[in-house]
Amino acid sequence: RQTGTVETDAEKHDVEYLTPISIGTPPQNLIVDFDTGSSDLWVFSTEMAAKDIKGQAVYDPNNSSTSEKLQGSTWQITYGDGSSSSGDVYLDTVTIGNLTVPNQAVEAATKVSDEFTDDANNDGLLGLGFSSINTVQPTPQNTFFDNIKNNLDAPLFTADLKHGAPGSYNFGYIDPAAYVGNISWTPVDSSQGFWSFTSPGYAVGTEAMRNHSISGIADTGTTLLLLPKSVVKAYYEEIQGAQYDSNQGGYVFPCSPTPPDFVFGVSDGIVTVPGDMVSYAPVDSANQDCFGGIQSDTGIGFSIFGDVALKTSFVVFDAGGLQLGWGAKN
Ligand SMILES: CSC[C@H](NC(=O)[C@H](Cc1ccccc1)NC(=O)N1CCOCC1)C(=O)N[C@@H](CC1CCCCC1)[C@@H](O)C(=O)OC(C)C
Repeated sequence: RQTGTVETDAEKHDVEYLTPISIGTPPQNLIVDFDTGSSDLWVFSTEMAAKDIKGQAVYDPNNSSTSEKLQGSTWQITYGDGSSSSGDVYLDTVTIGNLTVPNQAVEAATKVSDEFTDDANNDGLLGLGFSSINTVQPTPQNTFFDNIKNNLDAPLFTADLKHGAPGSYNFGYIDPAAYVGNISWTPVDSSQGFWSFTSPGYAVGTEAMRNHSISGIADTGTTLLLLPKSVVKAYYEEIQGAQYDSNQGGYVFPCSPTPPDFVFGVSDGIVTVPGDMVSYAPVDSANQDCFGGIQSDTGIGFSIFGDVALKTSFVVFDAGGLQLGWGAKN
């Protein structure tokens, strides 16, 4: 049995968190976005048109003595923000930290949408959702975590994302030094392939908790905290000058004073998103108005507890117990 850990770095404004992995023999080093909201491991590759690659590192299966083409297999994925990619599939050795899966399905991109081409620092995605939503056809493939979880001390991984600082993903163990107090556990419904749970209620600032349950997913690949329209409206009503700005595509408010905290329940516990985390980023160089880290989940079908929520906590993704654990950071 084994455990592993790898550092993840916050990009500007914590817009995404990028983590190094290596693929093939000899190892090819790429930096990818670990995404609990999807279940494909795909990377920029030498099979792409040169015009679609702008600074990213690429996987070259022909340069790996351990790559083996999964004949006839293809993949195609479209994400919540409309970005997309597609390609073919190889089996190859993938290493994260000190953990290695010898025959991991590595989805080599042949095409990516402009959003990926324009994100120079991101070489691909490593899905940490449930393998039931892997897009490989004709036979869906397992995620890295699914392939290794039975060799881990415990079938779980943890996300310790930070604000503007390196954090870590751990595999197979819960680091007692990473949190204080007790972890609040809540059951996961994996039927849609996501780490989905229901929060029993929320509060704005210091007011009393409202019994308004919120069902959503813990998604490391989504930047913001996307909640029901009614909750978002109740929150921004408490901020002088807050308004929905159609140009920015969301709620915008004066960067100071610091807005109220947003608190949501997790079974018997609570998670507090500090007001200064809700001021996601200035909308202009004048730094007067800030784009909100809390926005509406309209059109998605469920709420998304993205990085704005996750980086407040030490979060345990427990596939053994099918539960999520939220701990207060140390
Ligand atoms: C409504 S869900 C939107 C979500 N995307 C996001 O949250 C993107 C992530 C990103 C970061 C940097 C550069 C490019 C994109 N950020 C975003 O839309 N932002 C606009 C608002 O300001 C903050 C940044 C999303 O599509 N998440 C994907 C993973 C994501 C990773 C980065 C590349 C693009 C794909 C995934 O988690 C997903 O689709 O989840 C489903 C279940 C909604």
